[in-house]
Amino acid sequence: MDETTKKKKKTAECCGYPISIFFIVVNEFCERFSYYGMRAVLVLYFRYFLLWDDDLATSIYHAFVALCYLTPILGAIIADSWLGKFKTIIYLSIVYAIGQVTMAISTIHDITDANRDGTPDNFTFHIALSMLGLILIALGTGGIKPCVAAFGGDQFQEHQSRQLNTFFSVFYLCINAGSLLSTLITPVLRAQECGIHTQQQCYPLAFGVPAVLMVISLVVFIAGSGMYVKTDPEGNIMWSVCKCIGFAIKNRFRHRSSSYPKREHWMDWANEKYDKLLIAQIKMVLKVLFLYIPLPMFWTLFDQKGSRWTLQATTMSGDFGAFILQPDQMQTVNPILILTLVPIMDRLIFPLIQKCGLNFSPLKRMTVGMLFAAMAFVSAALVQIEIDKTLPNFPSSSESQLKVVNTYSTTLNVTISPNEHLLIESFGSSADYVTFDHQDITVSLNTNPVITKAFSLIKGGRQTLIIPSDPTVMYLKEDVKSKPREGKNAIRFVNGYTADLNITNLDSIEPSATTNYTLVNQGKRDFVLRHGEQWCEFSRKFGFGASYTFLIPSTVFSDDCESITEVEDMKPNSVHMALQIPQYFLITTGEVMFSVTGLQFSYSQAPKNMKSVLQAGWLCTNAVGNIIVLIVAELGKLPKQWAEYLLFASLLVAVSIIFSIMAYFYTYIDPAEIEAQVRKEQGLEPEEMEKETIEMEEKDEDQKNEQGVKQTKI
Ligand SMILES: CC(C)C[C@H](NC(=O)[C@@H](N)CC(C)C)C(=O)O
Repeated sequence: MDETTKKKKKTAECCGYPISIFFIVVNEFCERFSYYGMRAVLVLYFRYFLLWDDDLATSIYHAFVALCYLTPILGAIIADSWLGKFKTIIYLSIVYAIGQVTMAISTIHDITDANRDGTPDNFTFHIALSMLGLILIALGTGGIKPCVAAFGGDQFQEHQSRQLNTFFSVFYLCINAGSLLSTLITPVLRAQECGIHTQQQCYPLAFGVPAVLMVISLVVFIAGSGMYVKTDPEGNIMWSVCKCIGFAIKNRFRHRSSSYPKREHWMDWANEKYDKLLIAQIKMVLKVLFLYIPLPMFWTLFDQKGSRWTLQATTMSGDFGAFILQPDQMQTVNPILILTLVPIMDRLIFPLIQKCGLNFSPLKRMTVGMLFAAMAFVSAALVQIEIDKTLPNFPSSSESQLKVVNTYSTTLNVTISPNEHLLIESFGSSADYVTFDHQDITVSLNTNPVITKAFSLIKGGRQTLIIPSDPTVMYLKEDVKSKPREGKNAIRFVNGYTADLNITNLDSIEPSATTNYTLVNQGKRDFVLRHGEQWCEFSRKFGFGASYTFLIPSTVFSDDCESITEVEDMKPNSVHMALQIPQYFLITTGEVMFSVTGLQFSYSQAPKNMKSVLQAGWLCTNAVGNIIVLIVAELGKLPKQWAEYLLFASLLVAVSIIFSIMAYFYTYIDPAEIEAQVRKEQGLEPEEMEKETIEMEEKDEDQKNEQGVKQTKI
């Protein structure tokens, strides 16, 4: 069908649904697979392929995500003003697929690995290529996002309003099915080894599969081509909207004297120059955009699943018996719950509420969704309070903490000035850290002769005083002062053996020295200790988030590693990750009520020619929410994490009250009906009217030049 045709064609139907939406939901599934699959391994690619530090990797990642939710505006303007949704989706999907392919190519280390050592030789090449890829992806994914949902909505005829609502739910299910599958699959692909010259983690496969899915998404969308209802853009609508609003403001200002009668709406001040239909459409859009102002707060809480909640999970135990859940895998609970909750809400809860005679309108649903998100944060705060009870007492910024480890041959009486006395047996340690509010200390050992040494402790730090076999060379070693990242365990070894030792995956340690911390995953780990021909094997089962110092005695080889002692610097996590399920359940219930409804609402309240624009406005609330998270993270946190959770919950409750008041004054509209009414008032047939709108636009500039702005006194 020609895009210039403005009438909807009768579409082929199956069970009351247009067949064309099948292609749209499959397209969305593949696209979301592609997007979330790539996102799942992106930070690891930055960190371990490009070798960026944690901060740079996280910042670029968040900047990319924010860009993905800002580009919808661009896509919507292109679609509604220039190309139409169909062509915009095709062109921007091509850009998107090129971006994904570029990204996948940038991860092939062999391209620049001339010396074949497994790492790229020209990082600039890989960084430039991946940044180009990410920009194209952000442009593509963000650009098509408002168009696909709106284009799906366009496929329905007026009598299919019930099916239209179901479509948005199915659409949301596809988003989450695609993202769930890809977040499970791409990390597995990344963990494979591949390469031409050397075998490395297989990033090309982890990024390549999302690229293939994006190509499939495009092919599926094109395959449905002949069946779509395609609505044409009506000239440069965004430009007309801006000019019309500008004129209304200017004209209102010119007629600010009280001698001019008031008008019903400030946009009515554009009546002198602009078409009534355009003004009516702008009023509809502005009304909805005004309602969106408080909404970013929901996303501010929602998007902390990926940051604060994942960090919270790193201080919890993920041992579910039959399987082990890593802290970041906990996030998959959200799409899993979406897949179950959307049908339950749609088929059971909402119809039940309706049967009870309650009017659960879209804006009421969104308010309740916000309250659920607030409750999720209260639940997160309660979990945090439980976790805090089990966390070590870390030093404040003005305090220093010290522990003593004795690898001397006998028990020692250790005096730390002025009045700390510790009795520490051989190959043992002080029971816990001693906290000091000053940094300079003097340590005396009851050896013969007495050994005394002065030390300066690190402010805000945790350290261990290692007393080796020769106590005169006792020294301080810095300890971890927060839970090890990703729920891993931090371990180190003190060599009490008389010669150098080699330990699996660690550098060789000199006698009396202590290794730096190494991070090990949960589960049973084996270490082989070696000196020349002698060796022994040492096994240890680890939980989540603990820290240990292993003391190796001089008898290590004669007793087959049995005599290695363990000092627990930090206890393993004991609060179970299952306690996060209620907060995930609450936030996901909130998401179904808020986000799925918001998607439908944005479509249903938008005039025909501004559907993508309003979808983009809706997505922008998400971008602003993400920016608020970044600002809050920069401004620093409250001293207690649970207090920060409660603060966010209270803010969202306050915002939801404001939103409910705004919603109370909002009257739902049927844009098509209003448009028809305006046309009728103007005595125009629909098509004549549209023609006139375009003509008016074309004449607009000439009129301005020829006769200036018409000054009508009302
Ligand atoms: C509506 C959106 C701003 C985001 C939407 N996300 C979801 O549906 C999440 N439940 C997915 C999950 C994997 C984070 C999207 O379109 O991606």
